[in-house]
Amino acid sequence: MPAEETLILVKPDGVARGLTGEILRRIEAKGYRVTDLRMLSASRELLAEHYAEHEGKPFFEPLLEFMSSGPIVAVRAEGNRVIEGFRALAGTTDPTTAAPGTIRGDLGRDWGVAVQQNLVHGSDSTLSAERELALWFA
Ligand SMILES: Nc1ncnc2c1ncn2[C@@H]1O[C@H](COP(=O)(O)OP(=O)(O)OP(=O)(O)O)[C@@H](O)[C@H]1O
Repeated sequence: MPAEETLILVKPDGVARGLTGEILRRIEAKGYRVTDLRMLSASRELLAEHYAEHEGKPFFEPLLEFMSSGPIVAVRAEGNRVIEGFRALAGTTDPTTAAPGTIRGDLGRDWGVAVQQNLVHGSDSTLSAERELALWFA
């Protein structure tokens, strides 16, 4: 059976704070394989498509603005149950309450801004992973 794949993003706050290496280290230390990697400034079109499920929510525009505020590192990673495994490594959405030991719990916090700047994104299902990998590694 081919290994499962996921899309991981180091969001602009993670890149700006110089945490890309630490985040990649945690992914690799867990035993997942990084099979592709790119740094890019995402277009509004790409971000709107990526976050289509949030369109209409109050944080949608601030989210797009935040995700456009600097470069993003997109990572293709593989391994058994990597989708679930990376989301466990990332921790819950709100970095203030994310468990210590997770990326968001150890490295993130609330900066008092409109969008939760929580360092990383990870696909949440095999369908999302397929859709998102096609978007970011077109
Ligand atoms: N209530 C909110 N207020 C502010 N920002 C939010 C809120 N909910 C979500 N966000 C932002 O939108 C992103 C996408 O929300 P989602 O609910 O998909 O969270 P997630 O699955 O934990 O994160 P991601 O999809 O980035 O891995 C969050 O990571 C966060 O940056």
